[in-house]
Amino acid sequence: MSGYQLSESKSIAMMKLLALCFFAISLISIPIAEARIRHYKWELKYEYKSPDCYKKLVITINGRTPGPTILAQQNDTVIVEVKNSLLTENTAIHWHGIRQIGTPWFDGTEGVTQCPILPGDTFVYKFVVDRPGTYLYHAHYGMQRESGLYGSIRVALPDGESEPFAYDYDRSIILNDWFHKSTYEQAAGLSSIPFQWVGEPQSLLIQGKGRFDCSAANPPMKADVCNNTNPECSLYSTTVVPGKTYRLRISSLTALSALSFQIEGHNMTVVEADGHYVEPFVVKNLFIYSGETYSVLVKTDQDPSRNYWATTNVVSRNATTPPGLAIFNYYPNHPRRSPPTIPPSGPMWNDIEPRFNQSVAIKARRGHIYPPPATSDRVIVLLNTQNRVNGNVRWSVNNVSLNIPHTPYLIALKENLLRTFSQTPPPEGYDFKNYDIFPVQNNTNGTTSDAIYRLQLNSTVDIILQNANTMNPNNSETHPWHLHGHDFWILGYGKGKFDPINDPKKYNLVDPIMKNTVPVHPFGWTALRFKADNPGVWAFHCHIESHFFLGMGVVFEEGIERVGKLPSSIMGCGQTKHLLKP
Ligand SMILES: O=C1O[C@H]([C@@H](O)CO)C(O)=C1O
Repeated sequence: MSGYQLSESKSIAMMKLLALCFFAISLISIPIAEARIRHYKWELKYEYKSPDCYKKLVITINGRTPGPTILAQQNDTVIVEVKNSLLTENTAIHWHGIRQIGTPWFDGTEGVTQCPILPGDTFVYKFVVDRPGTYLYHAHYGMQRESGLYGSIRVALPDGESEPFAYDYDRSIILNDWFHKSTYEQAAGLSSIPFQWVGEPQSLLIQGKGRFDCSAANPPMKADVCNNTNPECSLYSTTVVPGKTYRLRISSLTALSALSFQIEGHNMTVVEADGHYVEPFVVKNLFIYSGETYSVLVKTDQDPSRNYWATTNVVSRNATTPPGLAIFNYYPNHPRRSPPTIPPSGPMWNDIEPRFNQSVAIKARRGHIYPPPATSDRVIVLLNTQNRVNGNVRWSVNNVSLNIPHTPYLIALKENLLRTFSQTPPPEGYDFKNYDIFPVQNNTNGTTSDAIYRLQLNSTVDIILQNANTMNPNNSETHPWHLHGHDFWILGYGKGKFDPINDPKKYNLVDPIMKNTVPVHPFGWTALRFKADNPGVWAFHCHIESHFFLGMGVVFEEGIERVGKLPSSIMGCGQTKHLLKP
């Protein structure tokens, strides 16, 4: 008998011991963290739908917009097979808030991390959801998101772990604005001379439902185009049981609008922002910007004999858009029964103060604080402006408007196709001494570039977003900036021009919240810090569809040499064609 073989009696004894161990473990029922695979098969199509009673072509996922909610647990692997059946349009899907650690090629950002998915093709995304929280997915190809290609991702804690707050029920609600013109018509207008602005949205949607008043349309619309009795556009209604606590995961994927959300007669306690626990605070109106997600706790403690309005209102722009309406339905009232009141009006659109105050109020929750590094290795100041470039209206940072090249950066950098984009680094700041952020500039002209910022792997980077006047007098807009591949600490917000000597002294280094999307308020600044610790190439851009389309973004590269072998599925466009072996 060799020394490696066990005698029969010994092996039986071992088996008995093993069985006993398993039995003991099952008795004490320690949860064994088991990461699962969540497999989704999606087909994207253009279909006629009437989300706000007006019939138009929208992009559906398996027949629906918003698409299905991805439900997963921390550390699960999500696999989404996307079949592009859009007939004549490319696509790509971004997993908003998922950092794609180790899989930068599945970030879904066309032109940055992948080639577009061609009509008729199926693309398989595969990534790990490594943190619990509320996230989103949406198209990241041109301005396609606003055609309706979006949905929620909800990542639960592993079995046996619990949140630092209690609730009875959990709901996801996506807020949106809605335009009747097609995405394509809008994009063509924005690229035209003279400039054709998209204007204000025709309606606001709550979980994919809204209400455009067909009778007010001028010229009048026929009933097969716009019909307010169409059941497809009956308002979203969410049924609640009196005396309970609801966790509402409120997120915004508006194309343009900043929103205020409220539930008539109910306070909301903010407990999560972009997947991070917030030191709880109470609001009546929740201000929310495109790309942000929040969890709020709502107690159903009001008169249970009636329903209540849930409303959204546009803030920060002087919009003509009517409020978004939904019904907060107290069981057992009928879910479609209109509340007996007129919907509450929203805050003043141009009152920056409460919005600024909410931003400042969001801090990391005690016991869940990840303090930032005390200092940074590099400070990049990004001046946000509207410019004219060769007769086109564009948005720029430091007077440079981003043009995304046809060869995605990730592939170009990894495969040494460096001639596909400019190697002249973009500016680290703007003419601080001479640039006045308050008036319209005498010379608003800017330039375009496809250059990117290359960051030292594992370095700490500060970003100062500096807002300014647009090309219209006395006008500065709110821009929600979204960073791919990372979360950042929000070190501070300020009014006016950022002072590089004194303002950093006021940074919150104690309990800053981490987020992936943050507003820069009109004529203000926002200071962020992040660690460039995720090898890949990552977009950082204004989440307003038309602004990013018009160049309002930058791209960061870090640790490209640490990126693993790229899957060939992301290739096939621009100079990557020759990389595909027959
Ligand atoms: O990019 C934009 O253009 C318009 C306006 O500035 C020009 O009509 C607007 O409100 C934007 O946000």
